Amino acid sequence: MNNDIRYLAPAKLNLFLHINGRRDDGYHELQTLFQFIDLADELTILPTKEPQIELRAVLAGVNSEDNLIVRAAKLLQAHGQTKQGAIIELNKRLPMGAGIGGGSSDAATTLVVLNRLWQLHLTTTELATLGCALGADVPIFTHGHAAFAEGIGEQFTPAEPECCWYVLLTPPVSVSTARIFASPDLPRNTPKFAPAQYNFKKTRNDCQTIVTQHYPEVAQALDWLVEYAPARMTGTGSCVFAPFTTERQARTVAMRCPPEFAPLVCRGLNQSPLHEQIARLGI
Ligand SMILES: C[C@@](CO)(OP(=O)(O)O)[C@H](O)COP(=O)(O)OP(=O)(O)OC[C@H]1O[C@@H](n2ccc(N)nc2=O)[C@H](O)[C@@H]1O
Ligand SMILES: Nc1ncnc2c1ncn2[C@@H]1O[C@H](COP(=O)(O)OP(=O)(O)O)[C@@H](O)[C@H]1O
Repeated sequence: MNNDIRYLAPAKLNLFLHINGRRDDGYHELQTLFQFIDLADELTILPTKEPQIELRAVLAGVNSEDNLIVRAAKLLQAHGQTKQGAIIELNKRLPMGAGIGGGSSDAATTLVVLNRLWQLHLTTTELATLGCALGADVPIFTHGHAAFAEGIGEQFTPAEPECCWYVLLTPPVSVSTARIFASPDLPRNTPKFAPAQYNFKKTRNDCQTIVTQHYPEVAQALDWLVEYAPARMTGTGSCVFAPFTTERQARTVAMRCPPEFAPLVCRGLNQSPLHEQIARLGI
């Protein structure tokens, strides 16, 4: 499959994350601002006439059947009532359990691309509904535009946050989203505000205190980065980020960073590179 198209599965940042309450099913009501960044996994997807879904990738601790790519493909296959299958190769570049949504984005790319290659003609809304059954983070990636999100993260208001440069630190720990949301000490009553009143400095990440208590590596990364710019965690961690106006400023800070925080420099994107790629390819 060497010459085939490499479909992008971009990462996201939660520019802030407030928890407003808890639903009866245990899921949390939240407000967040999603922006994509120019770091991505790559998927090669070959449609087949046979119904098997074959994933060529080995992820530590994840069985093929549990991989969100396979789960997404099978869900779409059932929903679209197709007997077509696929051979999918994954080039995993995004750290896992890092709060940048790599697994969710892999699932969304699978849904968006196979919907086209299998010619199922599901709408974006239908894809988002299927995606939400796989994970609360999947709909933003099928949606494809930066957005202010509410509900469990699937109700969107369009947003155009500044496309800053970011220094992203990737501490060597994987954080379980379920574990953080299960914590009795998680703040769950932040008042809601209107999207138009968003201001980075007046918001925060409500998961940050709990995560830094359990994962000293995340606390250390934040302590280092906050000396240079307002820094915070994305999602339930482990990654932390800080915005900069220019690439040069971001690279200067990243160059000073201790290697254990594995710094990356990336750009905020308000349009998903997957959706740009699909428009360019005309598939
Ligand atoms: C926190 C966020 C913010 O963008 O991102 P990550 O840090 O995971 O990237 C997301 O809401 C995560 O989305 P995702 O990673 O898809 O989570 P899911 O698989 O749906 O849920 C994992 C577990 O987290 C809890 N959960 C998740 C979302 C939510 N709004 N309330 C919850 O209580 C539930 O216990 C659920 O079983
Ligand atoms: N394709 C995939 N890529 C990454 N993780 C996956 C994938 N499929 C299933 N998972 C599981 O989902 C978990 C969360 O993955 P990920 O999306 O990378 O983190 P986060 O939710 O913190 O952004 C992983 O630890 C792994 O167990």
